Amino acid sequence: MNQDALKQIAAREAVKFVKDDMVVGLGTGSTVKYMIQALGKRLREKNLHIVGIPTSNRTARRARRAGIPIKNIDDIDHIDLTIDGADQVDKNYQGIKGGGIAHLWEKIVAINSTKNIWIVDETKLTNHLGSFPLPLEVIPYGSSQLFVRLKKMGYHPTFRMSHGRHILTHSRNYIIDLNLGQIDHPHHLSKQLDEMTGIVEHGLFLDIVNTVIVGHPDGPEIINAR
Ligand SMILES: O=C[C@H](O)[C@H](O)[C@H](O)COP(=O)(O)O
Repeated sequence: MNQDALKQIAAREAVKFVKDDMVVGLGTGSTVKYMIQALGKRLREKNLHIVGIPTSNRTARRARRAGIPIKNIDDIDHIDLTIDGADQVDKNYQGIKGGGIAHLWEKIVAINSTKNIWIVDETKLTNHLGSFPLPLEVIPYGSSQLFVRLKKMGYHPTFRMSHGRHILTHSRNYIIDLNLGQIDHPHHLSKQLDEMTGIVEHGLFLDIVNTVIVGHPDGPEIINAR
């Protein structure tokens, strides 16, 4: 079974957690794309009324197309549940996100949500984080100096580029990916990156997810992480 089919298995299971009147954070990415389609269908079939809080312009467009009413995060007073994808999830249910450059908005929505669900295909599960590059959203001003510092620290940084130009995030910042191989101490690294001037947000999502839904060929697995 291909990865897309596994993503759909996880995505379809996740929307069952959405109930009437909820405010629902909508993550970003290819797995979330399937979730949004399934959620639109569920709202129509069950006549549910919810409000979606998108974590990217891409997601906002997809939600509108699927018939999901959306609001801006600053126009609501709480988020009941957020459903998002992840790039890697380790055995302690810590994750890397931001492969699709959305991790800043995603983290803002996640930390303001009562409950967070991640939907992943089984290939995203790993013993240790780090084989997937860790994205940093950085302020353009001084980013080359920051890059040199990260290089000296042995973090093997690369700017995320497209056609010779910096990729810009929703907040018009740059992305630096750290090619770390294996992250032995995610909390230590998270704290270190939090303290570095010029880094707006990194893609380590620690102690955030409550439920991980994994797409396997024989069906979804629901894991209570915390
Ligand atoms: O920036 C993107 C997000 O963090 C995504 O949730 C993550 O990259 C997973 O995306 P996908 O479902 O496309 O693998």
